[in-house]
This record gives sequence, structure tokens and C-alpha cells, in this order.
Amino acid sequence: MVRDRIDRIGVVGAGTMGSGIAQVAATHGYDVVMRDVEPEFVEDGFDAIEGSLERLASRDDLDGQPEAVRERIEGTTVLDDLDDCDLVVEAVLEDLDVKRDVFADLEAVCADDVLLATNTSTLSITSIASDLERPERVVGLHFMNPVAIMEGVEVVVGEKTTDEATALAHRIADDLGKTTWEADDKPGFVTNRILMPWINEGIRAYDEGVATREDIDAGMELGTNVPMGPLRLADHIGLDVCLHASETLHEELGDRYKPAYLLKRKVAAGDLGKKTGRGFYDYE
Ligand SMILES: NC(=O)c1ccc[n+]([C@@H]2O[C@H](COP(=O)([O-])OP(=O)(O)OC[C@H]3O[C@@H](n4cnc5c(N)ncnc54)[C@H](O)[C@@H]3O)[C@@H](O)[C@H]2O)c1
Repeated sequence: MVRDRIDRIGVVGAGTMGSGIAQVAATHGYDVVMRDVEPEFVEDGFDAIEGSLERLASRDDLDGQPEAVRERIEGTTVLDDLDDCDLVVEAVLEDLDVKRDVFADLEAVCADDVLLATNTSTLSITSIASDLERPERVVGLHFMNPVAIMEGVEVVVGEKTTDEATALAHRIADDLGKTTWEADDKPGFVTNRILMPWINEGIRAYDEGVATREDIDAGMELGTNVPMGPLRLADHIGLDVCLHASETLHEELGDRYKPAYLLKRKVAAGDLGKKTGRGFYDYE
């Protein structure tokens, strides 16, 4: 059984995705508790939320006032503050052991009928939930970055996830103004399974001199109607994030997912894309 009356949503992790999920939930009228491990990470999360709300409001893309949305979000470092949430979404770093610990904590603190969702991009929902007493209420709710802008959410169904939990995951995403699709708990789900080899092939094509970086991106943008070519998109996602996802897929699915050599070299050099000012392109 999962409770279907949702008033208060917990978000674990106040980073890029957690702060975005908290913001979107509060924008849609939910009370939100956003938890991170250190007060400064919670503050960084609020800074990101405030900046995003201001930008949306300035373009008339926000229902309501930024201050009213912000006030619906409570920040905390205390796990027990999640004890009265009706649903929790985990968005901590992409590490299986860390996520398993977070879910063990959530199981201890949340009521038995609370849906526990993970925003993982590539890790197995089944493995994240495998040590829990109630793995049937764990589901993947894979928001896209930036959460406030991207319409899609991938619902991922683990081995033990019940139909009821899956249905609630679709419904809550719908309530947050998103459109869902569903994937079985197989490495990379739909999105990263297809996206990561595409990005790696773009990087290999560049490394092998098929075309300039601009022409590789232009070829894919103009030739196949995607909004960003592989090199520009990799810079946007973060080259470290792409490498980590590719390595997970390589481990699970074999050599067709081998990360491109140049991707590894750029990450080793600390050029991680937009966030460090340099990746395949330079940023100010
Ligand atoms: N960034 C993306 O483009 C993107 C897109 C889709 C999904 N994801 C997934 O979302 C998740 C989060 O990614 P992100 O980019 O927001 O990472 P991030 O590094 O920006 O944020 C992670 C946050 O989790 C916090 N944290 C770590 N352990 C914690 C704990 N035990 N309790 C509470 N907070 C804890 C960290 O302090 C950090 O603030 C990952 O699983 C990632 O794969 C990321």
C-alpha cells in the first residue's frame, strides 16, 4: 500500500536536481522539505531555487510569486524532519552505496506507506532497494536537467516495485506538470542507454577528425533536428557525469558502451564542460 494523498514532499539532496525538484514541487503547491548533509549545501540549493524562480518570473513563466513558492520549502540537515512527508524523492550523488544508505535511513524514518522515489540516471532501482524491508514502494522518478524547464520524467520500475507505486509515480509527475514515459529497470533505462553511446560516438568522430566540433554539432542539430549536438550536450551535462554514466553502462552492457578515449582525457584534465568553463568548447 502507498498513500495517495500527497501534501508534503521530501527531497533528499539539495544539489542541481534536488533543488530543482523541490522548486517544481513547491511551484505546484506542495509543502516541501529539502534535506542535505551540510547547512551550506542547503543554502546553495536555496540560491539556485531563488535564481531560477526570478528568471522564470521575469519571463512570465511562473505561476505565482517567487517568494510564495520559496516559503513553501523548508531546508534542513536533520533526517527526522522527513518523518511527516507523504512522498520522498532522493537526489543525492550517483553512488550505489550512498543511495542504499539513504534509503535505509528513509525506511527507518518515514511511514510504511510512503512512496520512496530515486532520481538515479543509471543505477538499478532493484539494487538500491534490495536491502529494504519494503522494496515494493521504491520507484525511479528520473527528472531531467534543468528540472524547472524540462517536461519529461522517466518512471522506472524495479523488480519488486508494485503497480500501485508505479501509478502514483506517474500521477505525481503529472501533478508537477510533467509528461512521463516508463522504463523497465535495465541499465540506462530509455534515455541514457540511447543518449550515452550517441554522445560517445560524437566524441570519437571529433577525435578521429571526421569534422570540426562545430560541424559535428551542426550536422546532428540541422541534420536530425535535435536541439543540441553531442559535443555541446556533453558540455552541458558535464563530462564527468557523462563518463560516470558511460562507465556504469559499459560495466553492465559490455563493449558497445565503452567510453570514448577523449572523454576520459578531458575529465582527467579537469575540463568538465560548462561548469568548469571548458569542455569541448570554451565558456566565459
Ligand atoms: N545533473 C544532471 O544532469 C542529472 C540529470 C538527471 C538525473 N541526475 C541524477 O540526480 C542525482 C543527483 O544529481 P545532481 O546532479 O543533483 O548531484 P549534485 O552533486 O548536484 O547534488 C547531490 C547533493 O546530494 C547531497 N548529498 C550527498 N549525500 C547526501 C545524504 N546522505 N543526504 C542528503 N544529501 C546528500 C550532496 O551534498 C549534494 O548537495 C544523481 O543520482 C544523478 O545521477 C542528474
